[in-house]
Amino acid sequence: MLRGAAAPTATDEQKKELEKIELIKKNIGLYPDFPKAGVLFRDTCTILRQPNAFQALKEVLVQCVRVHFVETECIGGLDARGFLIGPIIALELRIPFIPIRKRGKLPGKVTTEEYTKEYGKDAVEIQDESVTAGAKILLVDDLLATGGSLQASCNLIEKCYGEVIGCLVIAEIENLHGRAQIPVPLHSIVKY
Ligand SMILES: O=P(O)(O)OC[C@H]1O[C@H](OP(=O)(O)OP(=O)(O)O)[C@H](O)[C@@H]1O
Ligand SMILES: Nc1ncnc2[nH]cnc12
Ligand SMILES: [Mg+2]
Repeated sequence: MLRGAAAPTATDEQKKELEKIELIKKNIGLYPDFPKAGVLFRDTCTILRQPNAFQALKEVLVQCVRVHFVETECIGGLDARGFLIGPIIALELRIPFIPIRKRGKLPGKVTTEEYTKEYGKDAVEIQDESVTAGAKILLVDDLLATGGSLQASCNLIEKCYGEVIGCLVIAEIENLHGRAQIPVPLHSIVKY
């Protein structure tokens, strides 16, 4: 440290974190009535157009895992938008990434779980061989709305004898109460 330079305080760190979160929030696109009337679509993909915002997102997510989910052994990510963040977190932490895909996309022996989300029905699948029994898995996705997608993914991991230790999302739509469906601690970066 340079003579005379003040040591960074916790407040400096917190300020930086808040600035990053503001930058992330500013870069989430809002599209009314998509994909159907009455839904305000929060487009997290728009963050990827701005490298500074994407960098901030990566740093905030990785820090969140290091602070709140220290025991994480692998990252499970949801098709499709969870794939944008899961692998970069996993790579930074040098741990495996496991894809949870929409029905019919994964080869080999798979386990399936059906669910309902904010604007329709769907099903997710996981390759059985990708989950080691007892593995401590953190699930990541871009957004929590009704919680159907993440809840189904928690069930999938359980069916394959993995242990979901938590869920991490970029954004949470609080008035849809998705958090109540999730049986593990959930952390969101931006709240609406
Ligand atoms: O909390 P929920 O009500 O389940 O909704 C949240 C999910 O909905 C969106 O995915 P979607 O399956 O629509 O599309 P994607 O393939 O673009 O990720 C979003 O990316 C979350 O995965
Ligand atoms: N309002 C919303 N915006 C973006 N993705 C979603 N997935 C479910 N609801 C959504
Ligand atoms: Mg999705």
